[in-house]
Amino acid sequence: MSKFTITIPASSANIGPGFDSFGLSLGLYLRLTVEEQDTWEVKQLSNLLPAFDSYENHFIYMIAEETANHFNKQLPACKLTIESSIPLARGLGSSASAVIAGIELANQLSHLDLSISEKLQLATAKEGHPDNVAASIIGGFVVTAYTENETIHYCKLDSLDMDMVTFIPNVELKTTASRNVLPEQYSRKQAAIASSISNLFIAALINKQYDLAGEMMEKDLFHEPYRSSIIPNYLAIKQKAKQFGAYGTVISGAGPTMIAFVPSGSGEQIVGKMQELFPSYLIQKLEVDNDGVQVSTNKEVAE
Ligand SMILES: Nc1ncnc2c1ncn2[C@@H]1O[C@H](COP(=O)(O)OP(=O)(O)O)[C@@H](O)[C@H]1O
Ligand SMILES: N[C@@H](CCOP(=O)(O)O)C(=O)O
Repeated sequence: MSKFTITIPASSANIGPGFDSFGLSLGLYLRLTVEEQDTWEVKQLSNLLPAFDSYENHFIYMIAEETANHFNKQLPACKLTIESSIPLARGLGSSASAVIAGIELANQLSHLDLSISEKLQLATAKEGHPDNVAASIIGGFVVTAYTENETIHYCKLDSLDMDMVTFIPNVELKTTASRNVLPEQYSRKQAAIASSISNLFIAALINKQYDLAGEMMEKDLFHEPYRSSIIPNYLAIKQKAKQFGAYGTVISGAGPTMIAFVPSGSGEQIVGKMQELFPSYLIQKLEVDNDGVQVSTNKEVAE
């Protein structure tokens, strides 16, 4: 009977103008230790994980079972020990990480031999948008293009020479609720302007013109204008972070967390100053995870 570990990073989606398209993988992790045995058993070691009554109703088990069935395979029983440092419903991709956990669990236990593209396709179908799942599967900053019923195209950017600071409030905001405030349609003029902002943001990032990237990051027209009123301290966090040197600060995913891109080496200092102003927040400099989902049979896994 084998024993292995699946580690999935958190993610921050949208990054301003890349609604449902940009994702950044961050160094908070959901980790499953899997031991094959004759019966199912699920043990959760972290208080950040949602309660469950039986293994059959556990979200990760359900995704794994569904994935194995999709390929007409049985899912062998195992003991799952689950730990997580990803807060729930904060805009850091906890649901995407759980979806990937289920898919990777089926991939390993039922020997599905899934490619990155297949995992991305399956995970997007579950999550409804590819941005978080792409970042958590692939790692780094990932740009996706998704047209329903078509293959998802993606591109991973080279490493960003910046620090990332997250501002996590002590309140939840479900992604579905935060998507409900968005308009169904945009005019051609709105779409053209919003796309041009997004295009220039990516071009500036690739050119390492981080001041320009920060400016464009904060000019999103696809989702931030509609969500700003449901995100606590939206303007205050943006303004203060800018004052302390951030390139740009945006809503992380659907919120309520916000994320700032700041000059390399200044992350800790900005955390200190912002924490004084927003004492109820968990403010952290987070590493970018460049590896995405990892399966390991030894003890060398990310902290
Ligand atoms: N590790 C997990 N195990 C089971 N369910 C999870 C896990 N992580 C997230 N979820 C489910 O996803 C929900 C949060 O998803 P969502 O509202 O999309 O927020 P986000 O993905 O931004 O954290 C949780 O309330 C829970 O139902
Ligand atoms: N593009 C999605 C991203 C949701 O991310 P999450 O981390 O809040 O689940 C959106 O903006 O709704």
